Amino acid sequence: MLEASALRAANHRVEEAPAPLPAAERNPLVVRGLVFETPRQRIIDGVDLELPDNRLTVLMGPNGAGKSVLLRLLHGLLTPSAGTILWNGKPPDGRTRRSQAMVFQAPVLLRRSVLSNLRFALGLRGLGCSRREMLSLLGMLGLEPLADRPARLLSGGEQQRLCLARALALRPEVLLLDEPCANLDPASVLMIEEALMKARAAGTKIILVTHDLFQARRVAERIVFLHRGRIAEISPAESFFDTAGSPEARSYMEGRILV
Ligand SMILES: Nc1ncnc2c1ncn2[C@@H]1O[C@H](COP(=O)(O)OP(=O)(O)OP(=O)(O)O)[C@@H](O)[C@H]1O
Repeated sequence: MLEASALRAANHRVEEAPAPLPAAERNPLVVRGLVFETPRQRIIDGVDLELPDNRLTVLMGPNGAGKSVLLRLLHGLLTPSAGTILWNGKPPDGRTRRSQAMVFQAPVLLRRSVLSNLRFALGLRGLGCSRREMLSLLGMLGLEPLADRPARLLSGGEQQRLCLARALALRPEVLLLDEPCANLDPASVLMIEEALMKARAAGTKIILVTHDLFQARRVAERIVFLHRGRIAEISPAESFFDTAGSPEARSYMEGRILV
C-alpha cells in the first residue's frame, strides 16, 4: 500500500512543462580536474563535468559525497585546490555570482519582513521590482498572505519557500539549489517544483541537489551522480532511472550503503 501511494505521489507531474531549449544556450559550464581538499580529506577528487545546455541537472549521491562542496565551488564560494571551473569560459568571480543565485539547505533570512527580505536582496544587486511583482512571486510560492510578517517567524517550510522566492526575484541566469525541499510537506514541494519548472522554462540553468528519487524523476532532465568526490555517472534522466549505468548509482537507488 505504502509503495503504491508513494508511486502515485512520485507520478504527480508538475504542471509547467519545460519549453523547448533555446538555440543558443547561455552559461555553459566546463569543469576540468577539479580538486578540493583539506589537510585531512580530499573532498572533491578530480571532477570533470560539462553542462553545455540549460537542461535541469540533478546532482545526486550519498551523504558526504561532496555535493554541497561542489555546488559551493561552482558558485565561487570556495576556492579549488586544483583544476578549473569555467562559466562562459571564465572562472567564477563576483560578476558570475551576481548572475547566479544559490539556495542553501538551511534557510538564511534577515530579521525583517518577508517583503523586505526580497527588497534587501534586490537592493544589494541594484535591481528593482515593484511591490506588485514581488507579491506575485510570493503568491506563486503561497506566501503572499505572509508578505508583511517577520521572516524569522515563518515555519521552516515557509522560510525555505521564501529563500527560493528571494533567489528567483534576482532573475538569476543560473540557480543552484542545495536540497531545497528537505523536510517540506508535499504541497510545499509541489510549489517549489512548479516554481523551478517556470524558471527552467524561462531559460534559467538549474542545478539541484536532492536525495529524493521521486523528485529527481519528476524534474530532472540530466543526472550527475557523485560518489566520494568523483563523478560516477552523467546520464539523461530517463536512462538513469531505467538503467543506471554505474554500480554506485545502482547501489544508491537500491538503498545499499555506499561508503
Ligand atoms: N568547508 C569544509 N571544510 C572541511 N570539510 C568540509 C567542508 N565542507 C564539507 N566538508 C566535508 O566534506 C565532505 C562532503 O561534504 P558535503 O556537505 O559536500 O557532502 P554532501 O554530499 O552534500 O552530503 P549530504 O548529502 O549529507 O548533504 C564531508 O565529509 C564534510 O564533512
